[in-house]
Amino acid sequence: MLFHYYMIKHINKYNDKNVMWHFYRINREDRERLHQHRSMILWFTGLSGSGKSTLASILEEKLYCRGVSTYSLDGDNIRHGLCKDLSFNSNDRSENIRRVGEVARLMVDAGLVVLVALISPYRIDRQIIRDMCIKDSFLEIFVDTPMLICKQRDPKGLYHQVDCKKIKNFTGIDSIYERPKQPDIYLDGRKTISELMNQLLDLVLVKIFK
Ligand SMILES: Nc1ncnc2c1ncn2[C@@H]1O[C@H](COP(=O)(O)OS(=O)(=O)O)[C@@H](OP(=O)(O)O)[C@H]1O
Ligand SMILES: Nc1ncnc2c1ncn2[C@@H]1O[C@H](COP(=O)(O)OP(=O)(O)O)[C@@H](O)[C@H]1O
Repeated sequence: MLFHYYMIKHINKYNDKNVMWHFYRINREDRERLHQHRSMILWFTGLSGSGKSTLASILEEKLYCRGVSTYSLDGDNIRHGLCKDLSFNSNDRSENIRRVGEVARLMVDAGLVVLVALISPYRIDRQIIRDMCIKDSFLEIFVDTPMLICKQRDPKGLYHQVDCKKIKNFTGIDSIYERPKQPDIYLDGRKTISELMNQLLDLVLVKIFK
């Protein structure tokens, strides 16, 4: 009860609209018990073409087959709806990450393992999401693929368009990508997909079923 009162005071201190937080009877821990695994964000970051979506999608399938309740939030897809008003300038990229981070946090509260695949180029934006999550419920997964390889893959022809000067502000070319200094999981994007999956799956399963 005291904790409840403290939380209301604490939250209201930061609320400028006189809106009070309402605590519900069922919380994240209850939902985690129901799902029989921990809920968390698996945040894939890396250049365009580094392999974020591919790895997130295969990982999600493997988790699903093991009975894990998942959802994926992919930059390309989210920019068709929730973030379709946003461009690729730095403010809009930060807003994109903020929105996706908030949605992912709600999904974690709902008891899910949320796979996020966003370039998320700025360290500060990724740190803000980490800070708003409870301990151990945010894993930053850095897909470190050299630009040259990303350019060779170029599955959507975007790097080609950059070369033709048809796209500006492209990450890693004329828009900055800040490499994670201490990612929770480091993936060397030069390895094969199956090598990376072997590395990734074991690490993630340990966290989810801890
Ligand atoms: N200028 C520019 N820079 C980078 N990427 C671009 C750009 N324009 C379009 N695209 C396509 O948008 C996808 C990246 O969207 P994100 O929401 O992940 O970007 S960000 O996190 O807001 O930086 C990215 O998807 P991925 O290739 O899957 O990373 C591209 O397909
Ligand atoms: N480790 C890898 N080795 C070889 N090809 C890969 C690897 N990871 C991804 N790819 C391929 O590279 C391309 C870009 O991958 P994608 O997952 O779309 O990257 P991102 O989501 O980071 O833009 C796809 O055609 C995918 O099949």
